[in-house]
Amino acid sequence: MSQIPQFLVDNLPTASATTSRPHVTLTWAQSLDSKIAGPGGQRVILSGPESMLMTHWMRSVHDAILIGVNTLILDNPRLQANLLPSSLNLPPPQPLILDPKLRFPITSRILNEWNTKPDQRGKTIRQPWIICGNDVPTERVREVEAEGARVVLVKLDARGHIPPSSLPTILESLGLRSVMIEGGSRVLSTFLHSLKRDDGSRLVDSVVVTVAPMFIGEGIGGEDVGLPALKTIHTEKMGKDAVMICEVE
Ligand SMILES: NC(=O)c1ccc[n+]([C@@H]2O[C@H](COP(=O)([O-])OP(=O)(O)OC[C@H]3O[C@@H](n4cnc5c(N)ncnc54)[C@H](O)[C@@H]3O)[C@@H](O)[C@H]2O)c1
Ligand SMILES: Nc1nc(=O)c(N)c(NC[C@H](O)[C@H](O)[C@H](O)COP(=O)(O)O)[nH]1
Repeated sequence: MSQIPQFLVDNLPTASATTSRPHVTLTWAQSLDSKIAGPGGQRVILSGPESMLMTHWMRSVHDAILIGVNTLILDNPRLQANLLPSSLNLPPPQPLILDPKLRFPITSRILNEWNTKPDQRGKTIRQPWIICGNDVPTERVREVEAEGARVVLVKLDARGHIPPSSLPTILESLGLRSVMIEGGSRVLSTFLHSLKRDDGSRLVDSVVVTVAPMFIGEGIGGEDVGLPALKTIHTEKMGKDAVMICEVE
């Protein structure tokens, strides 16, 4: 797959997004028993090679890729698009971490690679940007910034979360036109339960789910209630997996 899969171009309208109206995509990979990770949050490889490559194409068409701090701690991901042909010189997405209390581990791979591979900056690595509560002590903010990350302070909601409804405004202030929210379970859940942006318009534009033909059993996911109805826009078979693109109704 040396080109972006056509079904993404046709059904994921990120190219027309603007900073004043950023496109929000929620995406995850799940098992047939609706799990996204194993016991204790252990990472499970659900996607086959074809759908994993598709995920990296999706990363490349969004300005930013966002995860919750637990996923950062548990998976220590790279959040790059390094499965794509390097000859295409596609810019990597901007990593954003939702981290209300600024627990960000300074040993994390995204920061370590930013600090140790300056020749890769702008080609495959971007500075990690951490979105945290405006009540985090200044010393802690300075400590994390001194290690090389950018810290963005925002007002938290009553649950101590970054309010999902305010994410588009945060993206606009950062000059980002689109975001791919890749998990984990709690972040996906709060975004699916929050239907509107602060301006009253729809919050989530696209939901892209990879369904892998396997069972995880004990694990993370599959217990949420009160989720909104989805409308299927497109389903694509990718290797062993099915990839569904939906809209929130
Ligand atoms: N299969 C997949 O596609 C996939 C993708 C990503 C993560 N995962 C898995 O998900 C698991 C982690 O999920 P999780 O639920 O423990 O953590 P998470 O990654 O969803 O992070 C949750 C934390 O984010 C913070 N947060 C800030 N704003 C928030 C908001 N609006 N809503 C919710 N949380 C907010 C809170 O501090 C919260 O504790 C890991 O096991 C990881 O492997 C799977
Ligand atoms: N599409 C997808 N298929 C999977 O089978 C799986 N386990 C994830 N999980 C997503 C989660 O965000 C991981 O943390 C990153 O996928 C880590 O991968 P990278 O180091 O960034 O390539 N995502």
